[in-house]
Order: sequence, then structure tokens, then C-alpha cells
Amino acid sequence: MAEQVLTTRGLTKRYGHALAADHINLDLERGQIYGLVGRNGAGKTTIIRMITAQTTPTEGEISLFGARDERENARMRARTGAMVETPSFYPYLNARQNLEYYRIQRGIPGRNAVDEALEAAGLTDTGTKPFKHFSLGMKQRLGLALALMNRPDLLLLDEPINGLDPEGIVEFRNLLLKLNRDRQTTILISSHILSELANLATCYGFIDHGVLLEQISAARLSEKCRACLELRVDDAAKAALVLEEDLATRDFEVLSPSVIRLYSHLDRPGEVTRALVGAGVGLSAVEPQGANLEDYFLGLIGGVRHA
Ligand SMILES: Nc1ncnc2c1ncn2[C@@H]1O[C@H](COP(=O)(O)OP(=O)(O)OP(=O)(O)O)[C@@H](O)[C@H]1O
Repeated sequence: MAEQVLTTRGLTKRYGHALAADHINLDLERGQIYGLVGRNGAGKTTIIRMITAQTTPTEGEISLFGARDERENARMRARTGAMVETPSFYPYLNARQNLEYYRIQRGIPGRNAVDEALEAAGLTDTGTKPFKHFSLGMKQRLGLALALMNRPDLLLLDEPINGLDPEGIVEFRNLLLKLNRDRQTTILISSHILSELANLATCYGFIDHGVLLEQISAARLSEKCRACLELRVDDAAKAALVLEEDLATRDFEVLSPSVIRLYSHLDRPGEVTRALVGAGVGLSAVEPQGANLEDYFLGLIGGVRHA
């Protein structure tokens, strides 16, 4: 069985009457990259801050690496690294000097921790350049390096991609994929833009108004977002037979006795209509469908995107 890295049950945070996180149940297994997706103010930061113990939950439980109580959790937190707010770095110090400062402050043994972290964050060639001259992408990578200095097994990243240009996003994504592959680091990463996490997350949790609306694997999500023709028929079993025998396709799903999703013949709806009607199937609609990832998320929260 895969190792359970993080479990939350009923995790709740209340600020006055407002529920920032409402009974959140998360399950992260070793090696997963979990994308926590929600609009600004949905509750992502609050959840991450409860996991890192920067904020106390109003109610609910957290278990890191199978810990059974808060004392064990406190020990297990040494196996985590987090980047929640952009850390404050010294503007006149370079990447290495900034990390060395934090290494000593946090009591992390071994000077090679700094070199390893710089390497893992793709920052080995910044030389003597002071932090104040770093691009946003470099700043974010230094934040990542800091979170990696203790070689964490669980990495918690709050909106690390926010504001990066497309090239910066790809670079950051590749760094995380490499960490995940080489060290089996489990990653929880939040974003308000679902597509930023595409090709990265292996599992998604969609959050809105503090509520975790859905957890879904990346494979299942891309299946759900696959382009198709939705056929509304009077007899799905009979229609399925026609698709198999007359159109020689099995690439469809019967959703209900009257709805079929056909993933082939996308550019030939006329052919599909002729075959079904010709075989006596009552056909009331043939509709091209296929949400992209962002549409799926918006459909789920039922709202308009907020900037
Ligand atoms: N310290 C606080 N006091 C009062 N309300 C807070 C506090 N921190 C967060 N909130 C509220 O809790 C809700 C969730 O905020 P949170 O920062 O967790 O959302 P988020 O999804 O991380 O959004 P963002 O990306 O904008 O930070 C918001 O309505 C926010 O105003």
C-alpha cells in the first residue's frame, strides 16, 4: 500500500463568522503531485498554513506521515518544506549567501545543504548577482531552494507559479517534476489557474468558499474533458450496437439509457446521424462537447472567473 503522507479530516478554520476552510478531507500518498485549485480567497492558503502549523485549526485533524497526534506531527514537520509567502531575502546578498543565512538560522547541518538546494532549484549559475537584481522567476526559485534545504519528503507550495511568464512556468514545472521523479518528493501545490498545473499535477482538489468540491485524478479529469459528440437517443443499447457494427467504433461511453458520448467521428456527425436514424434509433440531438480544463473548473464552481 502506498505510504500516506498527509491526511486531513474535517479540517476547519473559522475567522469570526466566516469559514475559510470548511471540513476539508485531503489524502496525499507518497509520490503524488496534488494540485489545490481555487479562486482568490477560496481558502487555499489557509489550508496550507494549517498543515504547516502557521495557523491553528478551529477543528479537525491533520496527520503527517501517519502521525497519531500533534506531538508526532510536530516531529514529522521536519520532513516537510514549505513556500507559503514569498520569503524575505536580503536584497544585497546573492542566492548562496541568502540560503547560508537561513541554513544557520534554522540549524540545518552541512554546508552542502545550500549547494544541493541551489542545484535542485536550478540556481547554480547566479554567481554574485544580488537578490535585488533577480527576475521574478529567479526569486521564486530561490524560495523553492529555501523550502528544499532540509530535503523534505513533502513539499507545500502556495501559488508558486503566480505571476511567472510562460517560460518561467515551464521551468518551474520541470524543476518540480524532476524533484518528484528523482526524490519521490510528494508535492501539494496551489493555484488559482487550473491550466498552470496541467502536465504537473497527478491529482486535483477543487476548492471554493472553503469547501473541497471534488478530488479527481489527472487521468480521470482529462478523460472528462475529452472532446466528444454527445448523442441523445431513445435507446442507448440499440445505438451502441449500431456504433459498433455500422461505424466500427468502440470509442464511446453510455452515460444513461438515453445519452452516449462518442469520442470518434468528431468531424463526421452527419455520418453518425445517418447510421443511427437509418437503423431506426430515435435521435434527438448530436452535440459536440469537450470542456477544456478551465471550463471544467468554472463549470464546477458555477461562476464567472474572478481576476
Ligand atoms: N487572518 C485572517 N483573518 C480574517 N480572515 C482571513 C484571514 N486569513 C484569511 N482570511 C479569509 O479567509 C478566506 C480564505 O482566504 P485564503 O487566503 O485562505 O484564500 P486563498 O484561496 O489562499 O486566496 P489567495 O490566493 O487570495 O490568498 C478569505 O475570505 C480571506 O479573506
